[in-house]
Amino acid sequence: MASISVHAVPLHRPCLTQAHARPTTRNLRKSKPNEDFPALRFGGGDATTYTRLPQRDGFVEPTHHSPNEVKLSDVPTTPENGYPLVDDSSIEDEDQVFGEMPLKIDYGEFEDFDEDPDSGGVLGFEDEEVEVEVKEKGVPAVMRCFDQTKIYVKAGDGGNGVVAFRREKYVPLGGPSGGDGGRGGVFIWRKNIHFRAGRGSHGQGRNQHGAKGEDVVVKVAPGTVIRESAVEGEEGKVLLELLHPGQRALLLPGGRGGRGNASFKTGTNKVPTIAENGEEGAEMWLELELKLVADVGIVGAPNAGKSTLLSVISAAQPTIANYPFTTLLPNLGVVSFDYDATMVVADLPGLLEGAHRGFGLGHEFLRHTERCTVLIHVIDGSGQQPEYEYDAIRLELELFNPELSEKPFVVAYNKMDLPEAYEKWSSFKKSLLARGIEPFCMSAANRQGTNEVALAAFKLLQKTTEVNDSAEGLVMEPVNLNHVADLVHKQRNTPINEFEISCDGNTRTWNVAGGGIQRFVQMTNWQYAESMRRFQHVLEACGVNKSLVKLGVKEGDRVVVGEMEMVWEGAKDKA
Ligand SMILES: Nc1nc2c(ncn2[C@@H]2O[C@H](COP(=O)(O)OP(=O)(O)OP(=O)(O)O)[C@@H](O)[C@H]2O)c(=O)[nH]1
Ligand SMILES: [Mg+2]
Repeated sequence: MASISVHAVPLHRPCLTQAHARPTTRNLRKSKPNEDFPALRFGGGDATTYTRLPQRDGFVEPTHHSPNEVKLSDVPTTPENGYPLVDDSSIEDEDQVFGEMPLKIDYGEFEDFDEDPDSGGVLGFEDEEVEVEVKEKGVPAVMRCFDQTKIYVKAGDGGNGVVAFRREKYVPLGGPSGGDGGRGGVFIWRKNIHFRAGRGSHGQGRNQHGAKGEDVVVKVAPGTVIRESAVEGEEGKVLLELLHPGQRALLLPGGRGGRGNASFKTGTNKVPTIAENGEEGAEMWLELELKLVADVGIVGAPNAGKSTLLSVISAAQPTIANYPFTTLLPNLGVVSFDYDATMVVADLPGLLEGAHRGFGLGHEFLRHTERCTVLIHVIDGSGQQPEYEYDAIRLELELFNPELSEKPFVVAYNKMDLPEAYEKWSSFKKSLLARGIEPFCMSAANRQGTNEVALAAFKLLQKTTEVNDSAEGLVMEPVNLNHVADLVHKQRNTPINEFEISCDGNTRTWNVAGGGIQRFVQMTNWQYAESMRRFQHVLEACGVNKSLVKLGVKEGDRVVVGEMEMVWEGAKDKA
């Protein structure tokens, strides 16, 4: 028998698009060293960048050094605004200093798959044909990756047992020697979305058991959620979540090999002419969804400066532009602090009111925030009503999933370099302090105040992780990742005398349903005369006949057990 299992493999980055790794060693805090605020390092950062919509007419890219701008360095530190002064003038142009590193894209264990029109995409990369097709639909090239897919998995069928007898020169009446079926070779449809474990080989004479099949392992990225396929628009039940690299779960156990006639030898039947079919492997459609596994998620209204913040605190280079929904898919960046401390930060697309109902990019990215441990709320201080913007975002998160609003968060009031933002800062701060939240202010574009925001998020992350770790330590319960296989196994091993009978009065058809009895029918090899006798005996012994009689079966009625259809005979009726 061959089984299907899923295995989370470490990936370069969790989403399947280009990865930028651009190690630099800028120090953003040259002008104000502080023991409590270790400088950010930009080492070994992984980042994904996606695409941008075409620039809309009427939008003008602002220059950050217009005469109206107030530089943070011009703003005195007052007890009221509490804003730390950072002179950024000494920051060197990173491109000048470090130049471009060649792109190193590590696609890990992923293989090429075709897209299935019904599947909504597959986890992997498309081939040429699909690429052309999607381009025609006007989807930007960089969006052609999937983080949701539907796959079909089937465990291998067991091999059939055989009927054979020992015939050797000096052993004229040798006993039965039919071997049991076993597991067979692997077969994976690489260019498709079907994963099938190979069937076991059939048994052979001389008590040779069939070869067992190799297991099929479907490799997925950490952060993959595996669901039963949706039925009638309803989201399927979550079966598994593979969060950590190296986790492995057995999904579908392979079918048992059928027994050969040597296994049927008894004291009263020394020459059995019966053997079983191999058990069919279980099969199902699954939906895989890759959720981000970022430590920190940057959320906020469109155009608030989320991507700008990520580009400043990490080596990621997301597209930044002065129009809403520049970011369509999450960007990832690694923020490295001294003392070997790093965190993965995700810049998420802008949230709009109604996002929880799917408005804007809605569900598409709200689900990504579910995995982040800490959130950074970026507020556009130059907006009309920053407080309202803050409340609206919090409400959206809560409406989508109350757990999101319970995550620890940092509020970062952005665009302090603009007078309209600077003017509203103190009232914003006051209002949040009144609710017990201490907001930060920053000018992401000028790289001022961003270190403090990143560090606050990091400290919250550390605190939360410690609490979670100690809570997990108390429970100490190992997670059983094989529960799907266990369930399949349990269903298949239902006792043979546990069944349900239903009757279709119009066609006079009786259906006998039960895991054990159906499995028995499937494994019965009807080419042997003894099989029918054995089956009749089982129907009698496990109470099917008795129950049918009790329920009023009549001569000529049809009785269906699995794939076996029989006609009830009068003689049995009287019995
Ligand atoms: N003046 C000023 N402009 C900023 C600041 N931060 C970001 N911006 C500008 O605001 C605009 C939007 O910035 P993004 O970083 O793309 O904003 P976003 O939140 O990622 O936007 P979406 O991806 O569309 O949700 C860009 O033109 C940035 O240059 C800031 O601190 N000061
Ligand atoms: Mg953005």
